Amino acid sequence: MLTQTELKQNVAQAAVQYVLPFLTPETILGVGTGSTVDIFIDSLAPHTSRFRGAVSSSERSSARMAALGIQVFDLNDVQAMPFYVDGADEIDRGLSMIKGGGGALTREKIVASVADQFVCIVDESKQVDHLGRFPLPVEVIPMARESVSRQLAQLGGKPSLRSGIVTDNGCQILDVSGLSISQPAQLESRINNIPGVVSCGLFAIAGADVVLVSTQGGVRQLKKNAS
Ligand SMILES: O=C[C@H](O)[C@H](O)[C@H](O)COP(=O)(O)O
Repeated sequence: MLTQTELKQNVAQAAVQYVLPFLTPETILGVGTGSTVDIFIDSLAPHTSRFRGAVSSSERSSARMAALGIQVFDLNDVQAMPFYVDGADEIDRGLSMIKGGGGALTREKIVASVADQFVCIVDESKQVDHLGRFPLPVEVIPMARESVSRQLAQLGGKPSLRSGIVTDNGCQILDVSGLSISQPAQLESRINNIPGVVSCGLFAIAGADVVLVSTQGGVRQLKKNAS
């Protein structure tokens, strides 16, 4: 029986093998945030001669990449990326995700929007039939914390301030439990439109293009619209 760490190691290595054939000395990769991505960064580091560098979705990943010799670029200096590789807290069959357990959701959504392909790397515990058991992270401008909370409550959610956390953008996170997420893209749009919301952790309007799922039987690859 593989442990969750071993499952993460397997999917991180599979992601490296997935991107490796496409890398050129000019390639810049998009790199996400989290414990699975940490292992992906470690697995990517021996291949630094095969690509130019990466754009990161967090100070945490930037520091890890810099320490391992991966050149980190500012997104403003990059026009295209073939891949954005990141984990997820939940992913459904339509490849919509909940992200932001590590608080990096806004930068993740920004960097992912520039990449051609979102490659989601998860272990099988993250696969769900319906999103929403994992509380939905919503990044908010601090002065709007209470007004946004009231509007989220009107949507049926129970917002809870993530204590002791200031995001890389100087904002706060509300973790919203109890939401019924039957239409993820519509809910994403609705929450994004609440004044004071920086972004919400639903990645459904633009979900993953490919998901690599680490299981006890190996790493499986699922593609958007493949079934
Ligand atoms: O903000 C964090 C990200 O959305 C992560 O991708 C997500 O929380 C999954 O992280 P982990 O790989 O540690 O489960």
